Amino acid sequence: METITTSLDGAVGTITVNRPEVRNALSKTVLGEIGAVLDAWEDDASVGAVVFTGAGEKAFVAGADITQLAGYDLAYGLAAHMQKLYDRIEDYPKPTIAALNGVAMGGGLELAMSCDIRVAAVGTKMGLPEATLGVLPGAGGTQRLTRLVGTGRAVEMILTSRVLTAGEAERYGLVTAVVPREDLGATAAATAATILSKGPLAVRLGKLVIRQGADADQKTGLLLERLAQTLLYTTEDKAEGAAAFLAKRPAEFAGR
Ligand SMILES: CCCCCCCCCCCCC[C@H](O)CC(=O)SCCNC(=O)CCNC(=O)[C@H](O)C(C)(C)COP(=O)(O)OP(=O)(O)OC[C@H]1O[C@@H](n2cnc3c(N)ncnc32)[C@H](O)[C@@H]1OP(=O)(O)O
Repeated sequence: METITTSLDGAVGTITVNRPEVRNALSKTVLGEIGAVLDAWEDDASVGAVVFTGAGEKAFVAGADITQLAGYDLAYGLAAHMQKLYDRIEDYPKPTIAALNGVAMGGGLELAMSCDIRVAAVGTKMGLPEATLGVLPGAGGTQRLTRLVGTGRAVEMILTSRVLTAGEAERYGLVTAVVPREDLGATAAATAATILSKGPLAVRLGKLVIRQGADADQKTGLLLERLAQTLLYTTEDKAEGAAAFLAKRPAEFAGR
């Protein structure tokens, strides 16, 4: 694997996004490699749960790789790839836990929200800053954030690109625990082990019933998000948003 590493500790498998030089930004290669591991582990009875985390201490995942925006097709391709992977993680037949070791932004927070449970290290931050780039969260964030924190807080976060501290995220219910960095891995593993000690059928059905029930109208919302994104990814503002980030300057949006 070029961009991720994996490890197994008993029945708990861990996938680590390993591009610390770009704050673990998600390229098509990362998405493909995560999908391949999920394929292998889905039918492996020795793997009972999956933990996602990031390499290094600065970032869990900084979002989609903004440099991979050469053109609409590539960007849209990355979007479709990411959307399919996150929908898959949400419906994965084994418990999934995001261990936020560092900042989780955009598609990185969307990855974490596709997991069943999120735990964060003290000092981590998280948000959906896509509007700063001239676009919207396009990998489920508009729907999953709303279901986790409520419409009012989700609208404020997405329209202002506000970044939450770990404490705020816990108060919002976006993460279930904030622990010292040195305890993060053990906390995620212990949570997974506790779940795996329960009735396997109850766990498998419970995860699906709770999430599908809560998300009954999520499919419509995801369709609306993707329609909006399709529009936004053809705009000059999208190109300006990416160019401004890479040039480390404020974007000058034209509104078209
Ligand atoms: C118009 C843009 C559209 C974006 C992507 C489109 C893809 C197709 C759609 C996919 C589906 C939607 C997915 C999702 O909804 C959309 C996104 O995820 S968009 C990206 C959202 N994320 C961000 O905007 C975060 C950007 N990064 C930061 O704010 C900061 O880097 C940080 C994460 C807060 C960390 O800050 P620092 O620790 O100070 O580190 P630096 O800023 O100095 O960065 C170090 C180094 O890493 C590079 N880098 C960081 N983030 C990204 C990234 N997301 N993509 C590519 N590269 C990234 C940064 O440029 C630095 O590089 P260097 O200057 O050292 O060469």
